[in-house]
Amino acid sequence: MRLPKRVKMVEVGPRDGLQNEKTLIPAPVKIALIDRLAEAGLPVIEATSFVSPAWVPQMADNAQVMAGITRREGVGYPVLVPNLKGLEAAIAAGAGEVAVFAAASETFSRKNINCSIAESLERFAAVITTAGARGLTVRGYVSCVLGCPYEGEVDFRAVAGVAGRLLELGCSEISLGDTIGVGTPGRAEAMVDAVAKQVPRHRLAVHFHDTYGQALANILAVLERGVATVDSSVAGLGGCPYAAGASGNVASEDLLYMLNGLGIETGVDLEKLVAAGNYISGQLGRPSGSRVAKALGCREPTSERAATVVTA
Ligand SMILES: CC(C)(COP(=O)([O-])OP(=O)([O-])OC[C@H]1O[C@@H](n2cnc3c(N)ncnc32)[C@H](O)[C@@H]1OP(=O)([O-])[O-])[C@@H](O)C(=O)NCCC(=O)NCCSC(=O)C[C@@](C)(O)CC(=O)[O-]
Repeated sequence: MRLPKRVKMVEVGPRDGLQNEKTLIPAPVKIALIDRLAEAGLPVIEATSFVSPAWVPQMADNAQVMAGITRREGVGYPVLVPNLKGLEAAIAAGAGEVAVFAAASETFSRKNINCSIAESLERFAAVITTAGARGLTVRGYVSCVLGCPYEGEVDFRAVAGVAGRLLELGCSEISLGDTIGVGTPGRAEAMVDAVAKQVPRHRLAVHFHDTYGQALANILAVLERGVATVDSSVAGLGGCPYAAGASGNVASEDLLYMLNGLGIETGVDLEKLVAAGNYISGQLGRPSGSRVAKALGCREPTSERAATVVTA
């Protein structure tokens, strides 16, 4: 098994995780979450999105969130932008990195950003050029890489085509999204191999939702295929407002536990990450979606166990 020595964990909980919450979460809670995630050692935290507030009301406090976070040296705080209007607002709010988001499925593209794939790529060309001229780096997402909620199976050639075009336009990294979490390891490997014909593997990231419980298996499969950047969401938060029934991304705590077990470096502290996940789960009034957080929560601290043994 050939695995990378180090994996870059990209935390998407504050954006991808929270965007789907029906009740508006106060900006100070979002800010406290982001600061805790940075404290845990995550190198990249997708902080918010500058999209239309009519489409995603939960992200309407984007500028307030960007103004409130304590920026740590060495941590990136990218934000999602769908067009030039979003880019200008993101720059005004002090963003240094942005992400554009395309899809490999026509129907999903229309439902999510109200335009065809070709139109979206034209829009993104302008965003990427302007962002580059202003010194920002741009990540490119491709959604529905292993299936679409509206069209079902997606042709990997379509995924590779959109990914290749985003790279050509100037994206520094391409994140491949299994938006509805339907993938299985063999298909995830085949998809990465197809995309790798257009985009070098070291420029690829994966973004796997865990709807069918396959995300960790899929991640392990693609780590063996040369991918070393993985998106995840603390406490398994999330879903997509335009993909009904899709659950959150793989939980960051579960991903980190697996990477630690494989001896792969990340620079992230599991205890602090679990605490960040428990913080936001408490704020949302429900248990963490991370299996690791649940397991650790049930375990007695070692010192208490020892005391029990002594007094028994
Ligand atoms: C792209 C649009 C704006 C098109 O939406 P539209 O309605 O076609 O836009 P428009 O250009 O006709 O403008 C309509 C109104 O929106 C305003 N507007 C226009 N742009 C902005 C902006 N940036 N910020 C704030 N306001 C904006 C604009 O000013 C106007 O305001 P009005 O004149 O009516 O008052 C809309 O469809 C949209 O915002 N979509 C975003 C949806 C979204 O955020 N989805 C979730 C993220 S993607 C995802 O989750 C997948 C991913 C990335 O995680 C990977 C994976 O899992 O696969």
